[in-house]
Amino acid sequence: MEVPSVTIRFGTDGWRAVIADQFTYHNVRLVTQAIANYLGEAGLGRREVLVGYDTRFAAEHFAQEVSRVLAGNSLAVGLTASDVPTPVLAHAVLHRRAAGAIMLTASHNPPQYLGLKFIPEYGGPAQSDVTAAIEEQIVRVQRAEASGNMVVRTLDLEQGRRQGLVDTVDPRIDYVEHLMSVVGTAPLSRGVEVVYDAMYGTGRHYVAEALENLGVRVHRLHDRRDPLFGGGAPEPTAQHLQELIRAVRSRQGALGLATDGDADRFGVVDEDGTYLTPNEVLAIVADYLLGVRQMRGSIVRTVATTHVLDRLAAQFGVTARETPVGFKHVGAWMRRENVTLGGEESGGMSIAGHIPEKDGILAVLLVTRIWAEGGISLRRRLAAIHERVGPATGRRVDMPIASDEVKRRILDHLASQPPDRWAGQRVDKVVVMDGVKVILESGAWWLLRASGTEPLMRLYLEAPDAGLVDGMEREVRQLVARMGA
Ligand SMILES: O=P(O)(O)OC[C@H]1O[C@H](O)[C@H](O)[C@@H](O)[C@@H]1O
Repeated sequence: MEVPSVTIRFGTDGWRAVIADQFTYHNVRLVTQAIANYLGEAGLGRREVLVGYDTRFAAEHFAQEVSRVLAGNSLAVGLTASDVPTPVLAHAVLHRRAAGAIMLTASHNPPQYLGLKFIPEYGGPAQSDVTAAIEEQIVRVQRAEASGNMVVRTLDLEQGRRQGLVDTVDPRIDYVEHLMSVVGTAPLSRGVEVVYDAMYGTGRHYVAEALENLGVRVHRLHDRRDPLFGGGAPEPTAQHLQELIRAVRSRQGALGLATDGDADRFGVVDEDGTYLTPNEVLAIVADYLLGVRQMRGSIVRTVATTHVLDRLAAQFGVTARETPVGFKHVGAWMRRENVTLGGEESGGMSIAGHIPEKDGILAVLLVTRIWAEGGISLRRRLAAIHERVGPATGRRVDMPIASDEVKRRILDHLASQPPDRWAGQRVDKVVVMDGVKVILESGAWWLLRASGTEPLMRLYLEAPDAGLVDGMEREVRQLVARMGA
């Protein structure tokens, strides 16, 4: 039997590939057939399956193709009326008690990419057991196809509609109603202004209108569909938000907000034009939820995320938890217990009462409320937090290392011979959860891990002062160079 020539991995956050290379109609049909088989075997074949898509090139056509295959397998399909953020589709899965959803998105990747992810019935990122089962089905479908069997069943969309199998759904109203109940519906004081950068993505139908309903004056940037994302990538990092930063500086007194291509990540620029890292934003939101709203659920963060969250948790007497990188691990805790805030360094956040999936729309609305009600800049808020729980300066360095062998060698070395001292300090603890994390006696730490989405190793560092961050980074770079990278 022939071995499938294309490896389709559902690993970190769905399957992502370059359009017309591996992301083809053919492969999307195969993957959808595999998901239909999975749903059948999981006993979920009688419930509706939702299909949504972001603003990427041809995403709506791929979504139609997905719908044709689902209908061909006699599954009831709810195809969204227009492009939709990932968190909105995740909410719709819960709200409509669907069997799950298929989302066509490559999130913040460059324009040549598209992707497909499956959102299970619990309305959050698929856990490894689900993605493993789908990957197994993909291999089966590929093998059957290689042996000449017709494995993919499709139905014409119009025929599907006539048969009542395919419906158009608009999840917007239910989501917005729910979102406002979490963020708070009380109008903000007059004169609050923000600049919102939709990054040509799906957030453009949601954020500005929700803010306007709270009485905020919104200046919009890039709020139309552009599958080329203006020549960049829809990733809300400082590098990609330069126009937003300039717009905030020129306006004096407005806050800058952004969401990524499928609006599950956030970006925030303070009123003076300073970009705040997601770690800083998470600290501000955690402090507000614990301090002002007096929420008492745990704080969950990934191993790469700021420890300021742990210190805030300790101050307010709630549990802090650490997970591997990936919001699926945070989401798993949100389904298990009352979590005040779940967050990750790459720009993911959700809170108690909301979906177990990261939501950039929620994040930027909450930050606007915190900023407007507090009446001080976000940086001053952060400085006050640091005064209470101790200062922290963080940095992430992406090191292009393609070879899996080299990555493994470096991490194996660190795990098997952990250092006793680093940057002149005693090593207090080594955590081997996702990569290797070294925590020093002062509480400063660094983590080196292999990215699950790019051919990189990521180094994350945090210390009370920038000098120590520099010192730790220098020694890690020396080690990496010694290990042949
Ligand atoms: O493994 P990395 O490349 O660091 O990527 C990690 C990120 O991947 C995806 O975007 C997931 O949705 C995030 O939850 C995760 O933080």
